[in-house]
Amino acid sequence: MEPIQQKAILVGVNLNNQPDFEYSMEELGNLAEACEVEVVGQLTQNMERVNKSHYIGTGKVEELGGLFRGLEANLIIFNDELSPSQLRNLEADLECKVIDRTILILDIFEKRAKTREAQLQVEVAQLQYMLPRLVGLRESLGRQGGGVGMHNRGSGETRLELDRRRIEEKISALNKELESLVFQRQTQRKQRKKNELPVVSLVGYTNAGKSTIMNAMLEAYSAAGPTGEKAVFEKDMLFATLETSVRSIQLEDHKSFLLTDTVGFVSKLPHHLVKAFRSTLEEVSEADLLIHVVDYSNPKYEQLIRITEDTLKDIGVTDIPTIFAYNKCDLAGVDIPEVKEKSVYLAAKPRIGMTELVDLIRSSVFKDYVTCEMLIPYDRGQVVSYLNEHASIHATEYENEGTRLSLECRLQDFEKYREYVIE
Ligand SMILES: Nc1nc2c(ncn2[C@@H]2O[C@H](COP(=O)(O)OP(=O)(O)OP(=O)(O)O)[C@@H](O)[C@H]2O)c(=O)[nH]1
Repeated sequence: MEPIQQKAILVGVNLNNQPDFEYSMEELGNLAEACEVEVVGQLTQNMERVNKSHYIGTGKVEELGGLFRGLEANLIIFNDELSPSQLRNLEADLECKVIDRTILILDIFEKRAKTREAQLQVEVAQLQYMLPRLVGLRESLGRQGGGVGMHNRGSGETRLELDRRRIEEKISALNKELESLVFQRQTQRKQRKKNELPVVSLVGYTNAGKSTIMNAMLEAYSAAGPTGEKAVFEKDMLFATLETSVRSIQLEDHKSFLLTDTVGFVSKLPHHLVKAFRSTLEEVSEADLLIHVVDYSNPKYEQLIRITEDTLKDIGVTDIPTIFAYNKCDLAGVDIPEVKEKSVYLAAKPRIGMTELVDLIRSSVFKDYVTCEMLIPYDRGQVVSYLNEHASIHATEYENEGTRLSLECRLQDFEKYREYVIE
């Protein structure tokens, strides 16, 4: 049987004239599209306070009903998370299926989750969202069939049969499994910290081009050679990346850093989801430098920057030095590459401006490098090999007492081999 095409009306409340309201409605449309829902209409209301029972005013509920019937829609999507009773009241009065922004995002995340950790994180967030809404969901399912939302899938339906206690037990079991995966990742992270390589994290609004920048860097500077490290997934869709990938980058002069790519942001990222993804997002909070990737071809790019900055604040990431990478400039009609203080204008897909980006990273994360000369006795050949691998060697001479290196190295290597330094 052909699946029923979902036709939705978007509903938004602009509370106290929010500057980003219009964009958040546009974004809701994109989220709906990502769930293969066709948007057929939109209704908005300016309010100072939301209506407790129906979220929108009673007159607007009537207007919405008229619009819904007139446009032959079969779904209503609210731009904010609704309370369980608001969902119930709206569905009862409008006699149709009502969902909110949260469930839409959870649905996309469910589709995109590839690793076990991401799948568990999404499932925990879904169950936590579902818990207080069990009664409403059951009623709504009794009335409607098919459509968007986890609770309409096969596995979702069986989940609905579980009572509150069993759901709670399930959440705690999933959290336990998650904890052990998180523990493994934290151990890996500690191990990486021991190597003391600086960590550079790509952050930004979903679809800005973070994965493309990572792949461009890997191509040019992968520590394992041009094809050594696995490319990350890049695609023109919202939330293509839900997991954190870490790759090591080694520049020509042997300076190395770790580059991480993580989940993209969107406005009003559901609270349960942020909580569930906290461990993934932790990677960002421990970075030495952030590269905030911006889709410069989007006319609303300033709003997207604000959304990303707000989300970073929400997850407790403040005070990390940041470089702005204004990406997709090939579509924006500006001259590239161009560098302005802590920003670079580039196009990662056609690989324009990558060197300029790397130079900015270099000047930010490799501040504690020391230029010096060392004289290393011939019986300490392993020190020479180590420095050849980890430092930038400017000149090598073989003298009677040993190998004389003129080099630039990390401060800790300078301290470690201080006895060989020629003042
Ligand atoms: N024209 C153009 N397209 C680009 C550029 N950089 C990235 N893209 C395209 O933009 C889309 C999204 O790129 P990704 O690298 O997957 O974006 P992302 O920020 O990792 O996305 P999420 O995983 O959703 O957070 C892909 O189709 C890329 O090919 C660019 O410089 N120019």
